[in-house]
Amino acid sequence: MATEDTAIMGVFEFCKLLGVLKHLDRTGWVRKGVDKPESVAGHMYRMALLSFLATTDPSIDRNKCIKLSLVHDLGESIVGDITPLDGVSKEEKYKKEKSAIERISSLLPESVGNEISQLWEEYEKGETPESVYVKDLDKFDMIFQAYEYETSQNMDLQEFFTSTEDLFRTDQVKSWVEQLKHIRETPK
Ligand SMILES: Nc1nc2c(ncn2[C@H]2C[C@H](O)[C@@H](COP(=O)(O)O)O2)c(=O)[nH]1
Ligand SMILES: [Mn+2]
Repeated sequence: MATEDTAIMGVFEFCKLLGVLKHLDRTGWVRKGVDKPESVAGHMYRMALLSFLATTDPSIDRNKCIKLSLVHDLGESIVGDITPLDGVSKEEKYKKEKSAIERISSLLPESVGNEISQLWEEYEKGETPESVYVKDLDKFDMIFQAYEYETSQNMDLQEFFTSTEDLFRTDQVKSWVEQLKHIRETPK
């Protein structure tokens, strides 16, 4: 197969994996019996737009946050959406997802593949202001989605608030969390 055809087939394989994420229900909601649970892609979509349009901290590189949001769960297209309740150690989850990210990176031109791997590692390490912020968005998107399901499907999803209690690190997202909890606890 000509080099150009191989490159195009790599893009097509990448497209297929992105298609998996568009229809991969987030396990946490499936476990709780949520009707029509959001997809992993939908989760990353809201995080990316919050990074782009709702981030007010001038010291945060929004473009980097958009990229981190869109890359952080890419590996789930191959390994699935593993929850903290599935009995998979953090080390094992990291190894599985790292292998998946390496596979995904290999489908695309080297410079792009390297960027995906570097972004994923930056998110996992959580040592840069952008990765700390996007990890906050990861948890905030989840509790906001939990609140949306509680109100639209009359459910109790307290465990998602409990499991993220005190894990938020940025002032901006902490203020969002406090406001969300206030709304949630105010009688309708
Ligand atoms: N049932 C629960 N599921 C949870 C909890 N915390 C996270 N999760 C789920 C949400 C996702 O499906 C998955 C991990 O999401 P990432 O975006 O971190 O890959 O785990 C919980 O407290 N209960
Ligand atoms: Mn996530």
